[in-house]
Amino acid sequence: MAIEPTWLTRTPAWTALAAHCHATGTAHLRDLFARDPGRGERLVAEGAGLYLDYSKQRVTDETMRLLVRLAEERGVAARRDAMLSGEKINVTEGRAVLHVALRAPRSARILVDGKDVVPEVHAVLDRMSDFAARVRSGAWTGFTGKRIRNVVNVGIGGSDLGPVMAYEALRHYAARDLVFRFVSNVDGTDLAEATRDLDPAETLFVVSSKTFTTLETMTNAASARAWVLAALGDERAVARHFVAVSTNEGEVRKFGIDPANMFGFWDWVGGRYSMDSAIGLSTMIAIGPEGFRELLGGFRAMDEHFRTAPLDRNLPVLVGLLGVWNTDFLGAVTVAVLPYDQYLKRFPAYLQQLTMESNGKRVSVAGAPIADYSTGAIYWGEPGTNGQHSFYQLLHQGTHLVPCDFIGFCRTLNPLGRHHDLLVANLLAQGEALAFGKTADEVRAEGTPERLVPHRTFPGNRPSSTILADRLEPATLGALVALYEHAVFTQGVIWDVDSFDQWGVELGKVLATRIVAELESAAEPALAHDSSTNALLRRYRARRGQR
Ligand SMILES: O=P(O)(O)OC[C@H]1O[C@](O)(CO)[C@@H](O)[C@@H]1O
Repeated sequence: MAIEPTWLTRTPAWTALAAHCHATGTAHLRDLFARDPGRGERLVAEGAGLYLDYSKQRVTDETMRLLVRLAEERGVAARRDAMLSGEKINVTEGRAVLHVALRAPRSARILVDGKDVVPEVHAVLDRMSDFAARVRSGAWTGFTGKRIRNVVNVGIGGSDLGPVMAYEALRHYAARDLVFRFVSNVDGTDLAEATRDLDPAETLFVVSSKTFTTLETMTNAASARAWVLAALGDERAVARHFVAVSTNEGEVRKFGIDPANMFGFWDWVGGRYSMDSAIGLSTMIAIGPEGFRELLGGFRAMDEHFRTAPLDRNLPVLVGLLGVWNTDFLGAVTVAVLPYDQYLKRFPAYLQQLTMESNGKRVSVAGAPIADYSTGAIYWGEPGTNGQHSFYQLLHQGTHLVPCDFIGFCRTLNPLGRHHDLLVANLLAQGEALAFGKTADEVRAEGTPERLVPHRTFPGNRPSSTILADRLEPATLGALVALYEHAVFTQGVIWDVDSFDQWGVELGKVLATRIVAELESAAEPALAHDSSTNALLRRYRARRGQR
């Protein structure tokens, strides 16, 4: 039976937006600002310590009114409330979506299948706090009695990107007498380089995997265990040097980790939404239980804002809607995330999983093909100012439209002469240059030879948002992550996709399992792949040398 497609593009708000885009789409930001001097102070919103300036997006008040109408028509508020109340909105996996419960206060009550999950969340947080405090104080020692000096998180995807991003982002607050490493790639180089200079007797591995079956993580964890045992020579060392973060107690036991050293979470936490669950154990060891609770407080503040602010002043809703506008009406394919803060260097990588694994979908919630609109954009980015000396050329003068999210802070954590003013000057200059450009006449007026005028002209009208916060603190990071989590949710509702499954990663995993057997078989395997895969596989077998 054919499944009814989503007629999103025929809804009144979408149709009105399409007509509005057709009528005003060519308006230049230069003119929009010239005609409307209050624009830069009006097209802004504030919440949970973040200030969002979207006045340099290619929108007018009418665009925003229609986008908000789209959100209303699509039932964003009702879907949000369904998520917050524990409804099973991840329909393809039959699961609730309750990362908000991970930061709910002790007094909250959130039911899943009639059971309040908040007490369990706080029980795990309390156990994590106790463990983190013991590692930090030296009370938790390695098998030989030596103090733990190194913490290695072993995980991949949501079990790595959140922890490594948060560690880098909050490094300023991290214990200076502990070394943190993150191993994710099944490439043995990752583990080898991460452990090369470490003493196994002083090293704690946090094996983080929701399923505890992920090939990369299990392979790395097994090799890490072999590395520890080779040095310490006693199986009992595993209990002092390995802890697990998982939803799968059976697999944790099988691996040999004492469930007493396991920190659980639940199937209603998606991997890419899990950095504030027990998956954040390495973060908590780094910044301490207090710091972790501040981080949760930031998440919670943005959750509250998302739950209560009117749609037209609701930061996640606005960020989500602007993404829909840029993708579906202005035809942008990507979004550049440009943090002007070195501590946020892994933030673009973190956002890639959050956004693209969530909304990189081509069928609707009901399973109908999405034929006449685009869903999740491609996210990428680098910290400013490094990106300026690399790919900004294309942002300013290339043929593609790349909306940018600039992220900056009013106060630096490392005051050093003029550095911070120079950094922020660059952030502001880039947004200004992208929006307003430089006309051919302006270039000529500088005495530029005519043949160089086209090369030195900047078209402008390139949209960006700027997110400004006071200082990068644990709570700021929580608010920032929750902002994007809920923006992704908003877009998923508009596009009618299940933002919480990830079936697209399965096929490659299955094929790899088959190919591993073919690579490892002693006898020449009978190959039944396509001619390209067969030839590559044979070449690899012939040339890999002795193992
Ligand atoms: O935590 P796990 O179960 O090891 O999974 C790791 C990652 O693998 C995925 O399932 C698919 O890449 C991600 O969604 C998840 O974050």
